[in-house]
Order: sequence, then C-alpha cells, then structure tokens
Amino acid sequence: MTDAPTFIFDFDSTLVRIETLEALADIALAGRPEAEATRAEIARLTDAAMNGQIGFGEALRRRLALLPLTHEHVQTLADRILDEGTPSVRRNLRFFQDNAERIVILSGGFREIIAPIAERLGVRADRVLCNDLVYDDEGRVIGVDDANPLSHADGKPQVIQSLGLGRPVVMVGDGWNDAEVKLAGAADRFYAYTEIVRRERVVQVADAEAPSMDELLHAEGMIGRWSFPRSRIRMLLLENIHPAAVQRLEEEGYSVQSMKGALDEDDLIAAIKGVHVLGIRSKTTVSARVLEQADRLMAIAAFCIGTNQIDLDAAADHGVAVFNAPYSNTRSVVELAIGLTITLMRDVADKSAAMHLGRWNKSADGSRELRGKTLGIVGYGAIGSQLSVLAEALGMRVLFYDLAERLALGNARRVRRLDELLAEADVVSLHVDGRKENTNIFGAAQFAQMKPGALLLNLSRGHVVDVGALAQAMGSGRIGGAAVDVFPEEPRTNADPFDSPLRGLKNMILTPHIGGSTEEAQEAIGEFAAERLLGYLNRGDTTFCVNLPNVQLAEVSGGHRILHIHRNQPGVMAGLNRAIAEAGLNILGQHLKTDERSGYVITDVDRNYDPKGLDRLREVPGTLRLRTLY
Ligand SMILES: NC(=O)c1ccc[n+]([C@@H]2O[C@H](COP(=O)([O-])OP(=O)(O)OC[C@H]3O[C@@H](n4cnc5c(N)ncnc54)[C@H](O)[C@@H]3O)[C@@H](O)[C@H]2O)c1
Ligand SMILES: O=C(O)CC[C@@H](O)C(=O)O
Repeated sequence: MTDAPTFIFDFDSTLVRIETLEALADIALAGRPEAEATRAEIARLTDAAMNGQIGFGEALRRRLALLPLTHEHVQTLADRILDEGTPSVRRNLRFFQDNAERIVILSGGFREIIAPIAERLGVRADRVLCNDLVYDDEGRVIGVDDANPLSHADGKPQVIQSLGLGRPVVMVGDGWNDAEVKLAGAADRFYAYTEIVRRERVVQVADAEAPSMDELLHAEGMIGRWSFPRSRIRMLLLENIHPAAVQRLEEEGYSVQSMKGALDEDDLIAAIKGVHVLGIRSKTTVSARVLEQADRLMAIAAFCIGTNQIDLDAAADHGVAVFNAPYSNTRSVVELAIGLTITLMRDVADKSAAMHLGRWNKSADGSRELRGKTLGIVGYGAIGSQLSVLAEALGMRVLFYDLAERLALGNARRVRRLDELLAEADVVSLHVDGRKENTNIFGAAQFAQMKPGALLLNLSRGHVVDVGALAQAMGSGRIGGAAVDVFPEEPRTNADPFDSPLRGLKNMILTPHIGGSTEEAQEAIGEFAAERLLGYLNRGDTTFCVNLPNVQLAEVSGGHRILHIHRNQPGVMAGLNRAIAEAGLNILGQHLKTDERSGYVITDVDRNYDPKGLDRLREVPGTLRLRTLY
C-alpha cells in the first residue's frame, strides 16, 4: 500500500459516538410524554436505514417528521458535539490534522453538527459533504435541501464519483450507505467501522472491519508513523479484578481478557504468551521462569498493595514495569483490624458459633473493652499508621515498632525494640511488608515475649507468622486469641480447599484474605492501577512503578517518544545518543533516570525519520526494551 489514499469518513457512529437524530430527539423532546416512544422509533428507522432495509432519503425524512426540531435544538447539540468524539478518533487527532488534504467527511447528517468536529480535525469546510437543514422564519426545521443528492438514496456514491478524487479511495463508515460507496465502485476499499456499532450486514460486504482508528491506520500501512492499534495490545487480568478497571482500559481501546481465579506457574506460562500487560492480585506468583517465557510482556499491575508475589528484579531485567495500588485499600484493612480486635476481646466469634449450635452462654468472663488497652503495631507504614489514629480515637494507647524512621502520629509512641513492644502490648497487630526477610519473624520466641493472654492480629502476609508456633501458643493459652487473614498457603480460587494448623482453635478468627476486599477498595484499586497502566502505555509515565526509576511525563506532543529501558551500566547513554544521531533523529527533549539496577531514558524526537533507524537503538549494549509512542 504505497499510494497515499484519500480517506472518506462517515460522521455518525464513526467520527462521533452518537446518531445525530437520536441526540436531537433527546434535546427536542426532553420532558415530553412521547419522548421515549418517539426516540425508539427514530432509533429503529436509523437502524433500518443503516442496515440497508429502507432507503436513506426515506428514513431521513420520516425521522425529521417525528421531531419538533428548531434551530435552537440543533445549536444545543452543535455546542457539545466536541465532547462526543469517538475515543480512538480523539486519540488520533494528529493523523487527521496532518492528512487533512486527503480527508473528506461524507455524511447524511447536518452541517451545523459536523462543522465543529471538522474544524477540530483540521478538515476544510469544502471537504465536508453533508446535508443542510431548511428552517422557516421562526427557526423551525421544515426539512432538508432536496437538491442535495445526500438527502436521497444512493447519494454517497454519486457525490464521491462527481468529485473525481485521487485514487485509491478508502471509505470508512458503519452503515449500509457507506458500503454502497464501495459497491458502486466509487471507493477502492471499504472498512466497516465498528467502534460504536457493529452491523453484520455491513461487515459482510466490507473489505475489512476496523474496530478503531488505530486498526484502520495500521491496516492502511500508517503504522510507525501515526498510530499503533491499541486493540492489538492484549491485557490479561486474573483474580477477579474490578470491572471499573476493565471498563477504563477498554475505553482506551485495549483488548482486555479477564479471569476469576489465579493461575499456577505452568498455566500462567501457557497463558502469558502474546500478552502485553498482566493484571493480578495477591495469589498469582510471577516468577523469573514466568517472565522468561513472557514474549510480549511490557507491564504488570498488582491490583493490590503487596508485590511480594512478583519477582521484581527479574521483571526489571526484562524491562517489564510493575505497578501496584499502594493506598487504595488501606482504610479497609484498618477497619477490619479494629473490628477483629473488638471481636476477639469480646469472644464474639466463639459465642456466635456456639449459638448456631444451640448453646446460650451469657457471661462477661474474659470480655474486655478496647478503651485503655495497649495496641502494639509492628510495621508503621500506610496501614499501621492509619490504624494508630483510629485506635487512639477509640481510647487505646498505641506503641509501634518499625525498621524505618516513621513519624509517630497523635500520641503514639515509638519503641526501638520489638521485645519492648511485645512486653507491653495487650494486642499486637502485624502490618509489615511482604519482603522475604520477614518470613517467620513471628514465631515461638516472639509469642513467649508477649503478655500472657495477649491477642495477635496478622493482616499483612502469611509468611510473616510461623503458624505452627502460633497454634501451639494458642493451645498453651499463651496467646489469648488471634485473628489471621493471610496464610503461607492460600487457595488459588474459591473452589480450592483451605487447610491450616490454625483451624478449629478457640478464639481464633480466620478470614480468607479479605482485609482489602471491600467494594470501595476494589473499585478504587481498579481505577488507580488502570490509570498507572494507561500512564505507562500511553505516555511512558512510570510514576508509582515499583521496579523501574519513576519518571512523570506529559502526553507526547509534536513528536514521537522513544522509551529506552536499559541495564544501569557504563556507556549506555553515550551509545544511545550516538545511535540516535546515526539514525538521523532530531532530539526535542530527553530525560534520564536511573536506579541501582536499571536506567530509563525518554527521548522525544521529530517525527520525520526512517523508522528502520530505530533498530540501531535496539542494538545499544545494555538495552532491555525499546518502545515508541506516537
Ligand atoms: N490483608 C489484606 O487484604 C491486605 C491488604 C492490604 C495490604 N496488606 C499487607 O499489609 C502490609 C502492610 O501494608 P502497607 O501498605 O502498610 O505497607 P507499607 O510498605 O506502607 O508499610 C510497611 C511497613 O513495615 C515496615 N517493616 C517492614 N519489615 C519490618 C519488620 N521486620 N519490622 C518492623 N517493621 C517492618 C516498613 O518499614 C514499613 O514502614 C503489607 O504486607 C501488605 O501486603 C494486606
Ligand atoms: O486483594 C488481594 O488479593 C490482596 C489484598 C492485599 O493483600 C494487598 O496486598 O493489597
């Protein structure tokens, strides 16, 4: 496809995501009792015309006759039409602006509505071929200009033929009247445009289906110049990730596949082939072996706080960026920790279980208030410190122990040694991160240092507590009660069985890793992690990336952006800039950020270069990944 084509774009449900007459019906009939029925009839007629079941001219006139349209209604829609641009058209604005001379907008719609979009796309008014509404003196719509072929059946092919456009001509639209342009020989290729609506009959006669502008430009050989089809970027989301994330990622044009449960290593290796982005929660282990086999992987999103399930160094060594949602479920965990503490102090779980077995045991023995008790928080990060504030508000004294320097909130008191905390606390709550070194940091020795009858909460990570030792300490009465939400071995799906030495113990509350499982938290995580992924994929932004240097970036404007991830070793920048010069790229701006392991260079360049030159950049020693954004 070397000859530059002339592109002809339909308007409704192609350049914009609306059908004009349905949107006008909403405006003109607002508040009227017949609104719903009339709108439905208009939609039916639109569909019949777009499927080729009735002629376009007839459908146009019948729909107009149903509406008490005025100039004011039309202007109302025109004023907000820029908000209705089709998503993939919006993100390919530059293609339109740079190719305006070979773009025609061809529509049975109305000039007032199309004009603002044409102007935004940079398409000149004389290249907008459409209908003109006719108004009476009072500004009421009384019809369309009958002399315009576009107000009749077969109008589109006639108009195109009369223009004598340079060939090849590429017609792009969602309706039968667009297909007719190709069927009548007035276009060389016809793409059924299905981003907004997909009509089987239209797709059947098309040369190809274009589910987005990206796909169209890719199919027309524009790749490497204007756009890469986002729909070809495959995302695999495991572990029941919130629909808000799926919706956000799909809205941006990416192909998303979701699965409910986690996958084991072998299944993940099989599933990850061809996947560009992996989304997981806490149950999927992304090992070095998985990363070795991931042939397309660019990014991983942990839709949770913990990232201990991912081999972060191996990911960095493959140039795979890892993101998480570090604060979105903090509050949910804190609320559960408070609730569990009260439940343990009042022996609620066992009393409730006994009631279910028909036993009534009204007694105050061993039941205590929170007020005045000492809470010892181990790990005073996002969760630990928020728990501190809420616990003090309930009248508890708070002590905390953390490896890092942490500011004490409220009246909380920092202790320098764990044994000090254990000796004083009535309740010990673990909120350390999931690093490997934290394996079994709570075992027989720590339980022996706790006050007799003290309570233990673990809502951090399963490997932090030696559960065998905890079971023994509970059995001996050393620990008065415990609430455990996380386990060294957790079932991958709800259908898998759960086992643990902690099962069946008195005043032992077991919950299935639900500290962060609230609707609020899951939605917030979904949105947050999806935005991090979009920032990275669309702009190269690595803010909140946990394994590569963080660089905050604006949209690419006026050029192309080359993203280069490399091993942090001497000579990479010199080699890269030499390769950039040899490839004939003109640098508009450049950032470099490194950490101990990796470097990340972002170079914005002028668009006029030979894409083959980029191969030189890939060959620079130390390169882990090269990606271009348009
Ligand atoms: N149960 C759930 O559903 C759930 C939900 C969210 C988070 N989490 C887990 O909760 C934990 C805390 O999360 P966060 O967001 O507060 O993490 P964070 O990184 O903000 O805080 C962890 C704190 O622990 C400290 N720390 C690490 N090891 C320590 C040690 N051995 N002794 C003392 N302090 C130590 C760190 O310095 C840090 O201040 C993480 O393990 C996370 O994965 C669990
Ligand atoms: O939702 C999950 O699977 C994990 C929740 C929690 O452990 C986290 O790390 O945020």
